[in-house]
Amino acid sequence: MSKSLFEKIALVGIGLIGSSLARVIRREELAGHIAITTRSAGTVMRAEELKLGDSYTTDAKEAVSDADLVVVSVPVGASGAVAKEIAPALKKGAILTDVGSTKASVIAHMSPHVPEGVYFIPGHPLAGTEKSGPDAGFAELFENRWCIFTPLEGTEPAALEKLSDFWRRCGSYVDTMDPEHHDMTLAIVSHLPHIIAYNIVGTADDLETVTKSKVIKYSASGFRDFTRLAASDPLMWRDVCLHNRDAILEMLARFSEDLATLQRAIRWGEGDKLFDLFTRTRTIRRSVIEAGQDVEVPDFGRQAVGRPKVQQQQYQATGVCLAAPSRAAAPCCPRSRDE
Ligand SMILES: NC(=O)C1=CN([C@@H]2O[C@H](COP(=O)(O)OP(=O)(O)OC[C@H]3O[C@@H](n4cnc5c(N)ncnc54)[C@H](O)[C@@H]3O)[C@@H](O)[C@H]2O)C=CC1
Ligand SMILES: O=C(O)C(=O)Cc1ccc(O)cc1
Repeated sequence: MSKSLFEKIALVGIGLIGSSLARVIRREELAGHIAITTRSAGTVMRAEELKLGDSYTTDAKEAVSDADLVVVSVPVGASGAVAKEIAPALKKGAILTDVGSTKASVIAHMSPHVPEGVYFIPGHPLAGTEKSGPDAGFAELFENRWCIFTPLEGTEPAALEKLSDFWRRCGSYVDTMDPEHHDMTLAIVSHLPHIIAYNIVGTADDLETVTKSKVIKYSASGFRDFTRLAASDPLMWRDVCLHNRDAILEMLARFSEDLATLQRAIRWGEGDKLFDLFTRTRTIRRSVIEAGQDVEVPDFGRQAVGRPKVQQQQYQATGVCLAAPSRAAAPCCPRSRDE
C-alpha cells in the first residue's frame, strides 16, 4: 500500500466543503488519520454517524495537535476566531490552509495568529453547491475544478507544492493569484451572481400574493436557476458580502451602470443595441461550454502551478478587463506570466 501524503489531516468545520474533503481524502488514501472537529456537538455526531473520519471532537485544539495538514472550512467570518483557537496546538512544520470564498480578509484575520514554523497557505476551491452541512458533501465535488491559492510573501515552495499535490489528488487544477485579484475576480464570477439571485427571488417574493403564486407556478427555467443560487446558505453569504465588501461594491457599481444602459435601450426601443449586447454575451456562454470545467478565470497575473488547460477564448471573446479601474482606460487584460 502506498504511503499517505499526510500522516494526519485535521478538518476544522465539516459542512459541505469539509465533508467533501473527508470523503475524497478517504477514497484517495491521502491521510493516515482524519481528525474531524467543529464547534457544534450535533454536527460532530452526524460526521461520526456518516463515518467521515477516524476521530471526532468539539475540541479543535485536540483535533489539530500532531496534524501535518489542517484545513479550516468554516464561514469566512469565523476564520479569525478559529485560527486564534487552534494556534497554540499547531505542530511545527504543519501546513495550515482554508477554503474561504474571500481571501484578503481571511488572510488579515488568520495570519496574525499563525505561529512561527507553521506554513499558512490560503486557498479556495472553486467548487460548491447551494447545499450545506455534512450530509451535503460528496467525494467528486472538486473534480476538474480550480483550487486557487493566494500565498503570502516568502511562502515555502515545498509546502505550496505539497498542498498543490493534495488538491490535484482531490481532482482539482491548481493556480495562484494575489488575494486582491482573487477577490475582484470572484466578486464578478461568483459573488455578484449570488447577490443578483437573492435580489431577483426577493423581488418576486415581494409581489402581490396572487401574482406570487403565479410566479411559483409558472417559473421558467431561468427563474428556477436563480432560486437554486438564492437557496445558498444565508450565513455563509452574509459573511462573503461583509468580507469582500469593496470588490463587491465595485462590481455592483459597474453592474448598475450597465443595467441602466440596458434599461434606456429598452425604454427608447434601441433594438440594435439590445441585439448587439445579447449577441456578445451569447459568445461567452458558448466559450464557457466549449471550455467545459477547464474555464479560465479572468487573468489577474496568474501563475500556473498545476496542470491548467488554459482557455483564453472566454476573455478573448469579450475583451473585458475586470482588473482595470475603467474598461475604457484599459480595454485589454494583462497576459498571463507563463505565456
Ligand atoms: N458552499 C460552497 O459552495 C463553497 C463554500 N466555500 C467556503 O467554504 C467555507 C465552508 O463552507 P461550507 O462547507 O459550504 O459551509 P457549511 O455551512 O456547510 O459548513 C460550515 C462548517 O463550519 C462550522 N462553523 C460554523 N461557524 C463556526 C464557527 N464560528 N466556529 C467554528 N466552526 C463553525 C459548522 O459547524 C460547519 O461544520 C466557507 O468559508 C465558504 O465561503 C468555498 C467554496 C464553495
Ligand atoms: O453553487 C454554485 O453554483 C456555486 O457557485 C458554488 C460556490 C459557492 C461559493 C464559492 O466560493 C465557490 C463556489
